[in-house]
Amino acid sequence: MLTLALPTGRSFGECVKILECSGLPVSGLKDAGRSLVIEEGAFRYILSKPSDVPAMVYYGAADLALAGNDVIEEAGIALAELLDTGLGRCRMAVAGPSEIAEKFRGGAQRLMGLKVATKYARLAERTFAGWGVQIKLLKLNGSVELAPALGLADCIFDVVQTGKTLEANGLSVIKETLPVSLRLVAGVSSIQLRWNSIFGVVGAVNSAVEAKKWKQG
Ligand SMILES: Nc1ncnc2c1ncn2[C@@H]1O[C@H](COP(=O)(O)OP(=O)(O)OP(=O)(O)O)[C@@H](O)[C@H]1O
Ligand SMILES: O=P(O)(O)OC[C@H]1O[C@H](OP(=O)(O)OP(=O)(O)O)[C@H](O)[C@@H]1O
Repeated sequence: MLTLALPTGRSFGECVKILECSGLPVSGLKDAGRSLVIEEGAFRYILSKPSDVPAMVYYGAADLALAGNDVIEEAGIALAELLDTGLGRCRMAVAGPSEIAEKFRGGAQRLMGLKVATKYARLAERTFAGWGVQIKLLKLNGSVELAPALGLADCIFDVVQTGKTLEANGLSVIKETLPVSLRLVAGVSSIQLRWNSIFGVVGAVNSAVEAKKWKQG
């Protein structure tokens, strides 16, 4: 039996779509209720909080997972990325009010000590450090768009898809930093122990990705 970790929340529906289009059994997933472990045919699915999915694979609780590369990078965990599904597309970006956007145009010197609110502490520090900017980090667990309006931060570092949340909160994208999509990943030991089964899943998902099957349904 192969164990796949899947993120709950807004990515879950996309994951079910990917698996269904790849020919994996998903009826139990569609009817999961409050269950967090679902067994169907040759598969066991673990439904995990998105930010915990990389750890499920790294520590061997799951052989494979679907996860956004944002949470994978934030986890700072080495996993084998087998496939980019291209679904769940969004991007990481710095966003803020117009006066902060203006500061960014002035170069790194003017950004020293910038207060940045984010759920992605590791990625934010790494991104700003790459620009030569040391930041003051405010780690939040959601609704980060609140922070500039409340005077808690100068800007945010977060996921943007349609941009509607930013717009509704008087913020706009200042700099896009990382394209994000759902990736199929595996743990190194699972690859060694269960390569044949994993290879079958990768092939099935790859065929679905190439045929863009979810666009037909
Ligand atoms: N607006 C969005 N559009 C597409 N994908 C998104 C969007 N926001 C978040 N995601 C993706 O969803 C995944 C998890 O996001 P997030 O941490 O916000 O969890 P969630 O879906 O809100 O679930 P939970 O409430 O359990 O934390 C990430 O991989 C992220 O890329
Ligand atoms: O560009 P948009 O299409 O508006 O999407 C972006 C929003 O989606 C995510 O939040 P989510 O809904 O996961 O809630 P959260 O703020 O509690 O994480 C993200 O953190 C943004 O707030």
